[in-house]
Amino acid sequence: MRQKMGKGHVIIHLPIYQEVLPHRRNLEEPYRLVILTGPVGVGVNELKRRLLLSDPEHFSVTVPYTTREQKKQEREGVEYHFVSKHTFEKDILNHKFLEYGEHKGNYYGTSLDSVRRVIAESKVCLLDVEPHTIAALYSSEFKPYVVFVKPPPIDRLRLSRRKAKVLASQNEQTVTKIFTEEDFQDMISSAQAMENKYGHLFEKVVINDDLALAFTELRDELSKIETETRWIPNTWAHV
Ligand SMILES: Nc1ncnc2c1ncn2[C@@H]1O[C@H](COP(=O)(O)OP(=O)(O)OP(=O)(O)O)[C@@H](O)[C@H]1O
Repeated sequence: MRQKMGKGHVIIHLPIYQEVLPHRRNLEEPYRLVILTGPVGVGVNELKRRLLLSDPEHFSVTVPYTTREQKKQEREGVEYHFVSKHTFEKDILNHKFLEYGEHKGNYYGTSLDSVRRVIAESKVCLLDVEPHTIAALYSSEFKPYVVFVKPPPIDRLRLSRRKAKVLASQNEQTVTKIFTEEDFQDMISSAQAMENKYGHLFEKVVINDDLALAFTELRDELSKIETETRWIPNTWAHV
């Protein structure tokens, strides 16, 4: 599950109306950054995990930084970059993090550089951030393609998540979240608030009702944006 993160960047306000230009990616151009966002528990991680599994050579994710102790089986730069508290706090002050947070006395954070590293490997970087972080990435360097993962209406939400719980209980290895009625209501009201405030930045809305269908829709759309002409803000045309 995602944890609540602090904000690593200064506040940038984006205009609601912008002039746009058609854009098609040249073969030598880096892939657009794919931002996945949505209310807590809607399924952002699940969709990201499925995309990664579907084509690990093509999709990748950033390696987070942490101050927690490295476990025996973990390798530096694979699961995490392990840094001291002093270094982490210095990096916060230097605005190195897009998002950071504290969990059980340790810091965790995603740096802007780690996004750049994935893109430099000629892979599609899948980044899961809160909507207020989009502004820090809204530039010609990243040309973010922002996907909002939205919950379906509450009756469908109850049904789809209940079905997942039953399926998971037949497979001991799957860890499935047990949602309460309050979780569903929070998810829907939070999605509404996000759409009201940031809807103008969402280029694609995927309703996560049936997981397999939501995944296929997202995968097909991500494949299309690599070759098709899309509208981008005209400010992104100039580097
Ligand atoms: N369409 C769906 N149908 C049934 N279960 C789903 C669906 N989408 C996600 N889930 C399940 O819901 C739970 C929460 O999903 P996930 O962890 O991906 O959410 P998230 O948006 O990343 O939330 P968090 O921010 O809390 O991590 C998981 O157990 C996942 O398998």
